[in-house]
Amino acid sequence: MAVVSMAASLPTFTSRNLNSPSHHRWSTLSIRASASSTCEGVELTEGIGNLPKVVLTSPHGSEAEVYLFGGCVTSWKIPNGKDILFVRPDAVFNGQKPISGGIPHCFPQFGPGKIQQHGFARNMNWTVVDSDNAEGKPVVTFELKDNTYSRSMWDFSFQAFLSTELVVTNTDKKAFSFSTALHTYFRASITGTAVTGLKGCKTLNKELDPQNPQEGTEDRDVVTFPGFVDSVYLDAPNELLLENGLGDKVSIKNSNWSDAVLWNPHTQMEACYRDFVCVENAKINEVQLQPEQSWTATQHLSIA
Ligand SMILES: O=P(O)(O)OC[C@H]1O[C@@H](O)[C@H](O)[C@@H](O)[C@@H]1O
Repeated sequence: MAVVSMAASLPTFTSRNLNSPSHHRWSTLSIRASASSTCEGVELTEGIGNLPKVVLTSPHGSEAEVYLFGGCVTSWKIPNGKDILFVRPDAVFNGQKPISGGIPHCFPQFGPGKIQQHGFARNMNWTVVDSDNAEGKPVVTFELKDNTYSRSMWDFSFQAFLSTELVVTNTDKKAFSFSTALHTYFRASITGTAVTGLKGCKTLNKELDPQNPQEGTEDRDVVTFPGFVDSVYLDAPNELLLENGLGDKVSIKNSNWSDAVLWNPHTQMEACYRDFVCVENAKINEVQLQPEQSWTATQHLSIA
């Protein structure tokens, strides 16, 4: 049996730093017979395309929503009502194709690679298995179990949790390896968008040939997006700063997401490229897990 699970917590998205998380309460709402009971501030409801989603609200005015399909965080509204995340206008909510936007979970492969680009966790239904409100800090946990679909591509048993903390556990009897990413889409005005913190990183530039990226080194203090950008940054620092061109500075902190990816498709997506940027936390070089071993990585977004 394979299990992927994740825990999403609104304080993770709103805390100013890791040591002083905002405290939020969840509102209880039991929705469907199949749903686990949830805490105050956690509402399981129907989203676009009748797909189930969890809405997290805090008394301080922030709100996040997570679709069970793909465990995709599609919205994070800060108290002034601005949504910091972006969902592409061509995103489909039909339970067939991955949702293009928000924070999708790429697992067990970031890609390109042997199986479908970005793995299968983006296009499977996750389940709400738990919610908690310890000391005012609400957490909701989602789980994904293997089925014949995942087994047909990747014949392993595993477990993962997201908070946005992703915990992958090998529950199989044989070792496996994987790569993974949080393929986060941020709302942006691309001409004013800048990412700081990547100077000195080794880069794998996928612009010319995604299958054979060009190796290089980032020499800029501030990366901007005047054209097509698709690059992996190896051994990235545990904090990046995104200025989204809309007046917001987003701090992207992480632990154990060793790498980063910047992507903007430029005119390949004429309809929307001006409105978003992907700044992704990634683990590009494969992690190997022996049976019963786990791997954990966390992402903390806050307005700087
Ligand atoms: O799968 P999506 O959401 O359409 O995103 C595709 C893009 O995802 C990025 O993470 C990759 O670096 C790009 O190479 C790729 O084109």
